[in-house]
Amino acid sequence: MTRVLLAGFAGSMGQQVVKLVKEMPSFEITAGLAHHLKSNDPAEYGLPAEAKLYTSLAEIPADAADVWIDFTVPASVYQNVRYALENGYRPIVGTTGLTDEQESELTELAKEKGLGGLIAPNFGMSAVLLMKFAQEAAKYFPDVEIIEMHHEDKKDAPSGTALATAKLIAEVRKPHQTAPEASESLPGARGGDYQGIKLHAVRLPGYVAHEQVLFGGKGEALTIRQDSFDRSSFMSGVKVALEKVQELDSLYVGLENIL
Ligand SMILES: NC(=O)C1=CN([C@@H]2O[C@H](COP(=O)(O)OP(=O)(O)OC[C@H]3O[C@@H](n4cnc5c(N)ncnc54)[C@H](O)[C@@H]3O)[C@@H](O)[C@H]2O)C=CC1
Ligand SMILES: O=C(O)C1=N[C@H](C(=O)O)C[C@H](O)C1
Repeated sequence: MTRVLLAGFAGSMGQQVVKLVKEMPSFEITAGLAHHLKSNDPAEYGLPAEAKLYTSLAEIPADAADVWIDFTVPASVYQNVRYALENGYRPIVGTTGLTDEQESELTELAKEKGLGGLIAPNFGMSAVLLMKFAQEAAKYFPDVEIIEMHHEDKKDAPSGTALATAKLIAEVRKPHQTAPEASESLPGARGGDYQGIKLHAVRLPGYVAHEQVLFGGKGEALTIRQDSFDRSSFMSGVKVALEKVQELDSLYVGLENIL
């Protein structure tokens, strides 16, 4: 039996993970970490009655679980994953907001501790494929902008997926600026900028998680779009990560690298 500690168990993604793990006979949630608790009864959150609930890292005893799943908030993810690795947990991280430097530090720490794990900006197959196709297209269409659309409760912008898409595109593109002369009469109108790639973040009720990558060429355009209409779309990726995490030899970044 693989024991799972779920950080962020009461959140939208945490609750999806609770349902997923219940359907996986070789896995059990033995511990949960939350910012604060509305109830001390694990059953209120769909967790097994024996699961232990914690509200701070300092309360968690050694060996509370084997795997640490994190769907919390950008402000806490680095500290959480550092703690997980220092205490022997294999991390599966969906929380966005880790900087490149933080990811490198965590990768180094995982190496030191001999632990494998995964950090994935998006566990959905449509997003993984969108990123792959966008990287391929960017070899032929250097002019590209990204529009991501999310629910109104999303805390960070741009989304982790949009930033990961921009990084993948930047890897294959020569340094390039689209419309460098364009000025803004309203600051921010052209969006954020990652190495010359403009990123636009839409936040609206009714949306879940969506991304469009727009490529423009002479007299033509290519648009690649993915939609997560429901958060269950992320669970196929979390399931693969759970099934593979014990055999991973290092901390991988990107679901595509363990498929
Ligand atoms: N990688 C992926 O495929 C996906 C990633 N995400 C990311 O996952 C994160 C969580 O998303 P949601 O579940 O929608 O957010 P949410 O706001 O519904 O849930 C976050 C939960 O974390 C808890 N929390 C806050 N600080 C905490 C701390 N220090 N320790 C433990 N728990 C803490 C909150 O109380 C809340 O229950 C976000 O960063 C989001 O961008 C979301 C969807 C898919
Ligand atoms: O906050 C969300 O909802 C999502 N966050 C991730 C991101 O920032 O890319 C993944 C997905 O877009 C949903």
